[in-house]
Amino acid sequence: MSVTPFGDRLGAAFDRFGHLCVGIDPHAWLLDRWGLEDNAIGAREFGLRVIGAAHGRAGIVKPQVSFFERHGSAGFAALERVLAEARSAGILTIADAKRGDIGSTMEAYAEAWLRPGSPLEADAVTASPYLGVGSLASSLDYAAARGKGVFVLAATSNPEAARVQDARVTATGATVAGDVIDALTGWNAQQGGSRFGSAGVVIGATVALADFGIDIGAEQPTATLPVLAPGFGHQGADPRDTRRIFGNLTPGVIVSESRTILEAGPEGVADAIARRSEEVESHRG
Ligand SMILES: O=C(O)c1cc(=O)[nH]c(=O)n1[C@@H]1O[C@H](COP(=O)(O)O)[C@@H](O)[C@H]1O
Repeated sequence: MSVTPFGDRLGAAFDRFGHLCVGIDPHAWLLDRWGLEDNAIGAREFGLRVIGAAHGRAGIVKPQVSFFERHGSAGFAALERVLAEARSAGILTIADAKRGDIGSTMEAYAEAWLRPGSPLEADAVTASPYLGVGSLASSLDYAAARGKGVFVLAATSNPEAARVQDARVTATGATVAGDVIDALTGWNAQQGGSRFGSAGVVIGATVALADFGIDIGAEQPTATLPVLAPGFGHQGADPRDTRRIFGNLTPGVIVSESRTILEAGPEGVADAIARRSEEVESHRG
């Protein structure tokens, strides 16, 4: 049976709803602000209401797994419900699980998050390359065969990251971040065909890409690299600067925001999503 590549589904979501991704991060203080208990039921209700608000306004959501995991097995059941709700609303889900391990274990993680019919099935998952980008090959292949995506951490938004991510790879002289970007660009090129690749990278919007030796003016390959870009809002970046920050990577950028949208509360969240999406689209250039 042929599957629609994740890159094609991402492109369709961009065309229909724009590039905003709504983070689903049920922090304890946000649950309190939403009048919900800090437990698995609270996290589930929170997630379901965010999906309801995103429906028709945004095409992508990113549940942060940790905020469900902290409630144990009931928290995972809550996340399963939220993922299923997003799927039936036709909203793409990126499970922000940041998994990273040896290849054989990575395949099991891919099965958990990307297997059609898995209780935790999402459309894409975040992965960490610090056991070597090559250790993710099995999950990239697993994802591609099922029309799913993987976003690999390249240059993350947190200030502590640079010490690791701007280090130079002995074999090539590229920075670690640049090496990850090159690896994923190459992997997409090998798959061929689509407007957007099915494998992407995570680049924080707070990052000065030139410091990582990344040329944002470089011509992009045919299959544009999807870039999951957190760091907007609370972490300081402004969606109006997307083109300046990402340059030629901009067509593949997913503008991800959690707290600045979620703090609008249950009554204000739908408007906050609509406003942010409009702002993102009018400034992408
Ligand atoms: O992979 C991520 O989404 C991620 C990568 C990164 O470099 N920085 C980063 O903040 N994130 C996630 O993006 C979200 C940011 O949340 P806000 O700062 O509230 O918008 C959190 O869920 C983080 O775990």
